[in-house]
Amino acid sequence: MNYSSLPKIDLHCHLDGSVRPQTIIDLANQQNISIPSQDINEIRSLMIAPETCQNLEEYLMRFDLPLSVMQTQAGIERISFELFEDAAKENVKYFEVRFGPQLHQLQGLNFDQIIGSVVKGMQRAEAMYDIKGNYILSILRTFPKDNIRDVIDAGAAYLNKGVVAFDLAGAELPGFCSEFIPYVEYAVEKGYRITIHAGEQGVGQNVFDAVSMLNAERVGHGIHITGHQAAYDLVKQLNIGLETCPSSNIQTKAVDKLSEHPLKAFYEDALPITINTDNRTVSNTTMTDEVRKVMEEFNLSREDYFNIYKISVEQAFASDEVKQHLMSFID
Ligand SMILES: O=c1[nH]cnc2c1ncn2[C@H]1C[C@H](O)[C@@H](CO)O1
Ligand SMILES: [Zn+2]
Repeated sequence: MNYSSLPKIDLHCHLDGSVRPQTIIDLANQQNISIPSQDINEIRSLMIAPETCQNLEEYLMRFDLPLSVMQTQAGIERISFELFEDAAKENVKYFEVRFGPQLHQLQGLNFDQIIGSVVKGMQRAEAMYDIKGNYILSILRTFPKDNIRDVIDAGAAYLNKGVVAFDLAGAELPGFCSEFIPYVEYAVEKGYRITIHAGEQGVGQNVFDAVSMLNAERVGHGIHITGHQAAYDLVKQLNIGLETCPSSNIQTKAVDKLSEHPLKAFYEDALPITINTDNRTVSNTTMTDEVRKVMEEFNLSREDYFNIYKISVEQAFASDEVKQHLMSFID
């Protein structure tokens, strides 16, 4: 099977976890930011989360270096363009990228400048390559909540012009959802679609809460519904998209090894699973790698692959026109 030439859809990828190592070096030099090395291999190895990571918190420490060079409009725009370019070159036809606007304010950028820059980079790539995309705004669960509405307001100007959805990311504590109900309601009022990281590190109850309290249409990871029947049943009944990210789940110890990932069992039970990268640099992966690993580990056929591709089309926060375009790639 030629995995590289398969048409692909990635619905769960973080911008700051997917920066080219060379770009970190270039931007650091341009911006006079001191970095631990000028050697691309050293920078790459500092960015990749090791297999020995103990948990999600340790994984999340890998984001400090890329974020240090993502504080200017030009830097953010370049990184957004390059990520869409990298994805287009491996036949990703539709790409939803997420990022946390709150993480890009260290040099005084406002949310409009930050969100405008990622959208501009994406649109530049869309004009050059056969790829369509949208951005998801991620709020960090561990951050102060006083500027969440400002992020939502700034992003609202870009809704359906490059921004489509709202997400909660970062460390996952049991019971986090209830604190975010008013913010998610505000985002929904403005017209955002909702996806929530849940059931990655945390308990299955978080998935139940994300769907029942926050009206999540999709969940990031969601793997811990395996131990929680009510969450499992709710996901199945409401056809909640499960954004699985296999390599990331192994690094964060959400699963011990790929063969223990529940995605195949979910697929066989007709749960709407999608396959995604999470963080291309931090997880040292691509969509081609994720698809290859999953298909080989679980003996999936080409027909299975296109079934999952179709689920991704259904679950995408894309316009009907883009969805029709994506369906044309199925052979
Ligand atoms: O897999 C993840 N789970 C929870 N949070 C994550 C994951 N990958 C990245 N993040 C966080 C760290 C980033 O700085 C932030 C915004 O992209 O989202
Ligand atoms: Zn994620």
